[in-house]
Amino acid sequence: MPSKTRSAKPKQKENLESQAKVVPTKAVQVQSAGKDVLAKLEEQVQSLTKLADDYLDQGLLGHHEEASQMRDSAAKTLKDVSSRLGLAPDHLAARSESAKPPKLTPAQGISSSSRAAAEPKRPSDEEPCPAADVGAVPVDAAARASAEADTSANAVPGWSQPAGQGGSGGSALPLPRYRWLPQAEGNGATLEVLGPNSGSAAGAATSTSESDEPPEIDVAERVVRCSWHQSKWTLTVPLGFGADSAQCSVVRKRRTGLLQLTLTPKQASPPADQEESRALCAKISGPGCSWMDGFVAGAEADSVRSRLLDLWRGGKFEPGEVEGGRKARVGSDEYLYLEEGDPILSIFTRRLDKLVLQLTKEVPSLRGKWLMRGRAMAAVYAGPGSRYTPHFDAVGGDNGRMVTCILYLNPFWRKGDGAELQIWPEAKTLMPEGACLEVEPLHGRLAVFLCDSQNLHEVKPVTGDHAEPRLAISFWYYDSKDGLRHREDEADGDP
Ligand SMILES: O=C(O)CCC(=O)C(=O)O
Ligand SMILES: [Fe+2]
Repeated sequence: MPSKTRSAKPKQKENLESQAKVVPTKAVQVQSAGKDVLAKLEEQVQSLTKLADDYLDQGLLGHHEEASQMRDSAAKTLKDVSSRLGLAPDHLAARSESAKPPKLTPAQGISSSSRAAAEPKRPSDEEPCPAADVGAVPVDAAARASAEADTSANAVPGWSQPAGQGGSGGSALPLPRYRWLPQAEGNGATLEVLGPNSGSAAGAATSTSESDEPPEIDVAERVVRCSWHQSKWTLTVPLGFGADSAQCSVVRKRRTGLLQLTLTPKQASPPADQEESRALCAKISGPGCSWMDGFVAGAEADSVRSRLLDLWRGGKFEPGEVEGGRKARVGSDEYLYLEEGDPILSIFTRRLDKLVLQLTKEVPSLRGKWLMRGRAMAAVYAGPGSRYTPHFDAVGGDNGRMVTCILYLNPFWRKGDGAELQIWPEAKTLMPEGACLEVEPLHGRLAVFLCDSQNLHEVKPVTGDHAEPRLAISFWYYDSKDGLRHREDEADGDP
């Protein structure tokens, strides 16, 4: 069987050759073990990233911070090991960053479906606002040309609604109305405004009445204000960017009295958020309060406001305790603790958590504290006399509250309506003393102050007969370690 012998030899050789191919060298073995280690580290980074995000979603800032630090250290080890093994973890680095908060477009909350049907241009219907009418805002030809869009106010839903028809109080008089037009992100904003006496949003064909009065328009850093002096209305709406007033423009439709404001961001705006939150940290480090305008801006602020109004009109709010009542609340507002998962809150709670996280790094008395966001409380002050008398939000750590953040949602608030937040930073008891600060409850404004046995404050009585109900959402950040200890004490029957 020579042929058999002959054929066996080459086969053996072939086996040996193929074995030689699969036997790994020492270097290959090390590399493969290294890859396993890297995969495990990568997994760790990913799960710590998720954990940190989950904590942030729940407003557990201290826990978030700890998980983030562990994530960062795992990511560093991953980087070190991979560079020692000569494997670049390009794809890993990107994953170690926290997921970004959900971003809503400026158009969110308003339907843009029917805006596509643009009206033919009617130049005679447009007129630049006389300089006296528009304050510092010049009329810009380019903006005029772009004002060809359908301006019939009933064509697109999303016009602001008066709040007054809900519970008690509120205005029976016609209010100005406004809406934000959809805009590409970073491109500024376009606001349409109808004065209190101009063609109604429900019947846009109505021509402007004699009494239609163009407002004075004032573009400040993060706020646009329209004031109708005769009818005494003011509309103040927040912008999510620093506007360049020299670049902003206004076009007025003569037929309906509709104003179209084109609001342009400042060129090379610095990362305002960071700068502003640093300034806020510095301000609240001592006694007192600070605030940020446009914390929630544009159509987002309106969506939050609409949601509160719906809940309020739906009778979901509870009356606040009257003065002398047994419970801690001594106010004549109506309030509602919002559901943790209410999607309307996710528009801005992450932004808020990040701001408060920064406070725990920069405000000396909060440094190293593990803070935790409590449930959001919406409050409505409606009708003359509605108020909340001077109080502290916490006394001697009794309820764990450390920081108060209040978001105001009142586009039609006017000086004279009352309901300002008033703070006495030097007061040590419930008796107001020393200098006092006043915060106007303007739409999109966020007020922040330290609240444990400091910053005595009140909501001044609503004074305007025709004031719109005053809306706000309060958030308290608790010391989570204290919170946990209280919980354990309660479990032991020792509250
Ligand atoms: O809404 C405000 O300005 C303050 C409300 C307040 O002090 C509270 O609810 O404890
Ligand atoms: Fe308070």
